[in-house]
Amino acid sequence: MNITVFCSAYSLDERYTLPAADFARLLGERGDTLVWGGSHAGLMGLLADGVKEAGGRLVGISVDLLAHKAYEGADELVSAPDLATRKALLLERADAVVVLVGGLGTLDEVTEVLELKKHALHDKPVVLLDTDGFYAGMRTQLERMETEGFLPRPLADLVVFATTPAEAFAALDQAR
Ligand SMILES: CC(C)=CCNc1ncnc2c1ncn2[C@@H]1O[C@H](COP(=O)(O)O)[C@@H](O)[C@H]1O
Repeated sequence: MNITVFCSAYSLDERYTLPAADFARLLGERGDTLVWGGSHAGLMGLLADGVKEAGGRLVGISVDLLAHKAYEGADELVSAPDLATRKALLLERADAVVVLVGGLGTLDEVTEVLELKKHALHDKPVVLLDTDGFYAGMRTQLERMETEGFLPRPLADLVVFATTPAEAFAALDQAR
């Protein structure tokens, strides 16, 4: 299974890196392929290292302006000419999308994937791995959108929240 993962490009506290490393190990052990932003920076690099170490495949979708941050040792590395093309490729190459903790880049990516799903332009499972309650605020916001009529379909059809890596994979397997 090709799993596109969005996550922070920064080095973070252990309460985020340990579950991310756990997620990477499980992904690799399952024999899945990690599709990601192709960077060696921060959590993105840690994730790629963990997947590789556990025997998974790596497909990096980088972007020309960040070529100097590209991960060495991916099985496949593509460089998109711009960020919009990169986002399209990250989704195109996915059987499913998992979102780990991240900043504005991650938020931009997940929002686009959910907006496209809202319009039925794809129907790929999207799982938000809510490590240490990081996405509690986003969940509250999305639930308010659902309750007050801002969404055309149930929130649960758009995104599933998981609290542990094992739960995230269980959600993906159930959605297949
Ligand atoms: C200086 C530095 C840390 C460089 C980061 N270099 C990067 N290389 C590849 N993809 C990236 C990079 N920064 C952001 N992204 C994209 O945006 C997301 C991370 O942004 P953020 O840290 O959440 O906001 C990732 O999922 C990735 O697809």
